[in-house]
Amino acid sequence: MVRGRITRLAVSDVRFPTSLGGHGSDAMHPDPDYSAAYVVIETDASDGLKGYGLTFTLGKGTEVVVCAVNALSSHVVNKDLEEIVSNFRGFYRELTSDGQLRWIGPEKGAVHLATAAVLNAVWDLWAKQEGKVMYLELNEILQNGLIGKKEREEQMLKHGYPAYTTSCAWLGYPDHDLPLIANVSRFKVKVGADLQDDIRRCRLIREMIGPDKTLMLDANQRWEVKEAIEWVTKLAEFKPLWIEEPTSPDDILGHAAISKALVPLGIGVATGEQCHNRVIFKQLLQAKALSYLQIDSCRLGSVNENLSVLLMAKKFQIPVCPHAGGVGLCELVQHLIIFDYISVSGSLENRMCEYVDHLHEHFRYPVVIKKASYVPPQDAGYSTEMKEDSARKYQFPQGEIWQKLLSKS
Ligand SMILES: C[C@H](O)[C@@H](O)[C@@H](O)[C@H](O)C(=O)O
Ligand SMILES: [Mg+2]
Repeated sequence: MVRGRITRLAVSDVRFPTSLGGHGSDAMHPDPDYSAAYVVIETDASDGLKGYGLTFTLGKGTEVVVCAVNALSSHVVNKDLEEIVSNFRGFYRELTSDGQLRWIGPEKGAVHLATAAVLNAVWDLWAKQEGKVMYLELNEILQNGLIGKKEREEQMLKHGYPAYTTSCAWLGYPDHDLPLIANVSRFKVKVGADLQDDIRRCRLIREMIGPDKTLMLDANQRWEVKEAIEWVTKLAEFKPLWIEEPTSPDDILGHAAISKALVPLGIGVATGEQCHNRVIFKQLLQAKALSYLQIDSCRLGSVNENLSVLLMAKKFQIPVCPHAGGVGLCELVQHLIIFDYISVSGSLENRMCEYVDHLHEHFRYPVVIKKASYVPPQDAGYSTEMKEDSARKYQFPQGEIWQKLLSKS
């Protein structure tokens, strides 16, 4: 039973100093501090349950998203949860169509990241009140009676959802530090800053993993369209499955041109982590601009908008391979992709979910990876909750970790 009126929405700026270890670095973001605008909502219900939500940021600018969350909070505080979930579509539109706030979006940029953080908290609270794990809650919502659903659910519980890792080759890692994770057979390598360096690193990694394992490349938007085609052609000998974010995430026709040019080389285009809303995804799909679609649990407007993208991907028969990593992205997106398998796509062909081995220790219900697969989560909610101690210590700038770091600089 859904219950309670939302009485409080608190948001904090939590930053982890990952740039100190080069974690998360790529051709365009050499020194990210993985961070989150972290939202906690409370109700007046006697159960004491809270909803936790976040969106992922890279350090500076988290304060902007925090402001945007505060600007949205008047749409949330004092609402009955029942009122929200009984017309979730209306509530989503209320948040994204505020007649003044939409000017600084609409449905993109800081204000949309803020929408994701707020809605992620609402979904977490709702699932907790129902005592359900998010992906099972979603299955129930989409009562479509697909044949084989039960078997797929059992298969997930037994074998998990296949993962790939990016932690093996952040751009800022020295060669001798490239950690290969046992059992993993799919790896992603950052490229795009220097061609000779890319050739050397790709060769090294291909030699380490052997000819049969899957290798993906990620340029984080570094190139122009022509440059992307030329550069990737020179890396084709390493047999990458895809090139991710070859150019600006807004350049739909550019992605289409790159996709077309790379077909003879057997390399697909993947994108989505900075695709700011479902409309761009729709156009990418219509323009045949991508072969792998990468949803992001914290950039799109939470579960609501991700659902529409999963359904579009199904219609266009494009495999969804979510972006994860960052802070909490693995924790959240596992629900969406396991749900996708059980109730939407029904297939694991050409599908895998990114896994990045950082910061899970700060979450109360961290992801569990076994034999290179995501083990379906078991706890009620959306796995969004950070450990209180972590959220406090890493709060920027007053938390003790930042006080220490800032006093040294
Ligand atoms: C700055 C970040 O670490 C990105 O490099 C990262 O999200 C990346 O694009 C990825 O695909 O995991
Ligand atoms: Mg990427």
